Amino acid sequence: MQAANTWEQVDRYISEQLLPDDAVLEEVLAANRKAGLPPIEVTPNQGQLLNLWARMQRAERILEIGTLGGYSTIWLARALPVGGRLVTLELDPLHARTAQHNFALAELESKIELRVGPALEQLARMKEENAAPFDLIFIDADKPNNPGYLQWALHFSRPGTVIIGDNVIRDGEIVNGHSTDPRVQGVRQFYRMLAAEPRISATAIQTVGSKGYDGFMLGIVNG
Ligand SMILES: C[S@@+](CC[C@H](N)C(=O)[O-])C[C@H]1O[C@@H](n2cnc3c(N)ncnc32)[C@H](O)[C@@H]1O
Ligand SMILES: [Mg+2]
Repeated sequence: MQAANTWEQVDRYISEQLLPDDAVLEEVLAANRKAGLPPIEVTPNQGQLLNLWARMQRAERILEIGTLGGYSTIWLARALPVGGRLVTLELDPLHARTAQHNFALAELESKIELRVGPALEQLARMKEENAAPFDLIFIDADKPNNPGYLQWALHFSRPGTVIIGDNVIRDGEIVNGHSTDPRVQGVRQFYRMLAAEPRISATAIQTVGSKGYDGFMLGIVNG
């Protein structure tokens, strides 16, 4: 296996080659570090991948579960057309405050609705409010709750909705059925549910990079 610093260098190379310099996103990351948020955002090239997926999907309504400082949110919201909307859910008030500041910085406040509180409660509230289905749903919060988030993602889907799950490889621990890590167990249950769910066609891709060895789940709700 190549050393992790090769992964980092290659990530930097990809970003330098393919991603335009972006003072706003750099400022967002700096604001996250200044506020003391953990450095667990998607990488820049993964952020661009989320943006490309949203554009391929022509998404007009996006749901994100797990905002942190809004770094992935901004990549996704930038893919929205005029009148498009993104709802993002975050438990931690400090993360939420930082994200709201970052949305202003990115001039995206009018497109983003940030809801603060446990995501499962917010999702239940959104059901009561009769929230419309989403075109793309990005699940990236507390992994033990992934099974619940998948059920809600299905509730807020229509045929053709794209569902993406982050961090589904976890340094390869995902193959360890005896893991005592509730995040690993949550993601393993997520796989089992996907396997048993005829309404979704899904796959997962392993990734290496500056944030280590991990991966994405990508699925589509069948028509
Ligand atoms: C991995 S971070 C999100 C990273 C972000 N999507 C990005 O790539 O920039 C996970 C976030 O989920 C939040 N979180 C944890 N448990 C939660 C819950 N029960 N409801 C909502 N958010 C939660 C954490 O506070 C954290 O900010
Ligand atoms: Mg993640």
